[in-house]
Amino acid sequence: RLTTNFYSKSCPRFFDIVRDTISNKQITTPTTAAATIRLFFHDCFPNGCDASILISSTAFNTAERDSSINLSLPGDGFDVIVRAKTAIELACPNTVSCSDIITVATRDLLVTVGGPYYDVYLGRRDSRISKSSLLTDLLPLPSSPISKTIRQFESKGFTIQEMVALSGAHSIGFSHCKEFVNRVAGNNTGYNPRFAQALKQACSNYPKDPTLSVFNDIMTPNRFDNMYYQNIPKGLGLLESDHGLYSDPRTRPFVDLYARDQDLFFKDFARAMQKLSLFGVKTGRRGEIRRRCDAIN
Ligand code: HEM
Ligand SMILES: [Ca+2]
Repeated sequence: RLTTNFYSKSCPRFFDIVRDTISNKQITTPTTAAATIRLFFHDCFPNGCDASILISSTAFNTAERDSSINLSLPGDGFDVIVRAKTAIELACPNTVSCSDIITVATRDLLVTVGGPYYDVYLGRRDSRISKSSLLTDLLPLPSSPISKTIRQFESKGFTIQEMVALSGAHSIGFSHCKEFVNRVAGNNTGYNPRFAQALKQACSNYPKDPTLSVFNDIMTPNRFDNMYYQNIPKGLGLLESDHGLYSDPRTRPFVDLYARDQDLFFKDFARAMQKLSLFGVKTGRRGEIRRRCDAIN
């Protein structure tokens, strides 16, 4: 059973240490918040919040972080967790799991970019396995039909409304050209024509420069707000999966709802993030307190 005060005796400075670490990192590297929120999603959604995403590959094992869908996860998300872990191990050795650190760091970084606060439950333990081969088809792709993405969320107990709310994380951060550039051409793509033109322009050199990327939310790229939902009906969503939320009658009403009501979006996003943070959690002997976040003990 997870509790909000899990470390209050064993590591009383836990919350302070995470908060200090993430603020320092976010000030020097403002891409950290989006990087970490995506890292959290990619850790939790396939097989539970157990820090399996942080494990490095070895000669004998290709870990989750080296599967193709995770190669674009920015190093700054990993780095902020390693920094927090290092500071926490000095204060309270062998006590705090890496999965609890990701959970709290994600919540705190969300707040620093203007997003909602929610209580986090603690006491997760870290996985002892991380295998790229077990990830196949468990994370959504921008090119997936929306019905498939809905099925992926429903199979993990998330409603369509929760899926639309969680997609609001694309209010911040960026996407590499290869994730959308082939979709902006042609008719009936959902893109505003001038936006499509600008995207083609911005990505014109991407085969030579694969690092080229574009903000997910062109209006308020660094601020967590409901602009993502206001963009989509105007054809200003970046990924095909963002537009997809508006072309399906099951998801469209929630896009309109959140575009009108930021308070409701914040409330639903906070609740869905808390639910995601509890998904597939391991406790007791099903997990361990890793000494280093990138390796099994
Ligand atoms: C619903 C299906 C989803 C699809 C198809 C999808 C796909 C993607 C893709 C392709 C990128 C660009 C990655 C890159 O080029 O570096 C991205 C970025 C991002 N995604 Fe999603 N995503 C989905 C849902 C989510 C959810 C539920 C969250 C979190 C709750 C999330 C958080 C993020 C964030 C924060 C970024 C920006 C990362 C950065 O700036 O480093 N996404 N997503
Ligand atoms: Ca925004």
